[in-house]
Amino acid sequence: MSDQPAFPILDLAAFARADAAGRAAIGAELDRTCRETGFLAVGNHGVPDAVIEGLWSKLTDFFDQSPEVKHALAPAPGAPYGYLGPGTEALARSRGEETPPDLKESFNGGPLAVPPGETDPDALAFCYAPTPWPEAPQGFREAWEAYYREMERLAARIMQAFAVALGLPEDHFESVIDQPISALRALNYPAQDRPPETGQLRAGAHTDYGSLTILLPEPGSRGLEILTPEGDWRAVPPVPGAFVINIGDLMTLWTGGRWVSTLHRVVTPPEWAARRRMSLAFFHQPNWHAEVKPLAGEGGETVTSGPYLMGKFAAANG
Ligand SMILES: O=C(O)CCC(=O)C(=O)O
Ligand SMILES: [Fe+2]
Repeated sequence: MSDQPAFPILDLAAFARADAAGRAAIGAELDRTCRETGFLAVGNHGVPDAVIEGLWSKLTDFFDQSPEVKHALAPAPGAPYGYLGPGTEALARSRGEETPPDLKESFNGGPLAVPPGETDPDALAFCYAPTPWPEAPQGFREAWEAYYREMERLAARIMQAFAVALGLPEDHFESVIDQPISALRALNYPAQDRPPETGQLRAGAHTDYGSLTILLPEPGSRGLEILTPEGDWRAVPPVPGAFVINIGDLMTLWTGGRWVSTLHRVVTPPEWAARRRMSLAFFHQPNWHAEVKPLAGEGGETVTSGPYLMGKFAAANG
């Protein structure tokens, strides 16, 4: 396990101002990264600092509340949004691995609006279930929604770069990501006051489920690791001013296996055991009804975005 300095960075501003040849060159680089690890940083992303800071400041106050206050925001049965306390989720279980629960708590929220005319009962009960908003801290919902909106915009821009990286027209994915069912998750890994159980991590080894994840680890924090193609766990320290992006399982399916959805986990380096760590993870997911078929010429199964996500969630949280 080593800290590797050369973490690939996608400069979104450079991509936006490049001509066709420049975009193709950036795309080729992106394609290489997505075939190797599917993990990269995105810089010059245009998300205002004030929006990011605005949410961080609310999260500390949110997680500092009493367990009773937070547990009152537990999801309705089968619904994914709200507060999930310590002991509720083991990400490694999504891969059939029996482990103790992850050492974390989270608050989760879904799309900001239900598309007009949506009647699918599973869609309404699962990804369009209402988010139980906390009463405190004041301004939590506004800060959350502002960040969520920025993530939706950023994900759409990254999907354009992904299309170019795959040799497709920039707007290739547009019609299946115009009503995305993405979820935002704020994570708090509390300070650990006793040794973990055998096999218990802050987040067990897992792959993400969707098209792409936009992760923002708390600045300066440590613990995220990815499994390299060589089979070693490699630390991925946050890149100042950038988001960490990774491909999910659905993107692997979509690209017929060309791009990899890499296993990752959150460990507790010794100097972090006494310290909390927070992160923000935005899981981008195509429209509920989107049929995700492997791109032309590639083999593999076809899935429908919403039911696929619901199945993955049930495996980790059941
Ligand atoms: O907290 C982190 O840095 C990563 C969390 C993660 O991988 C996840 O929740 O899917
Ligand atoms: Fe993850």
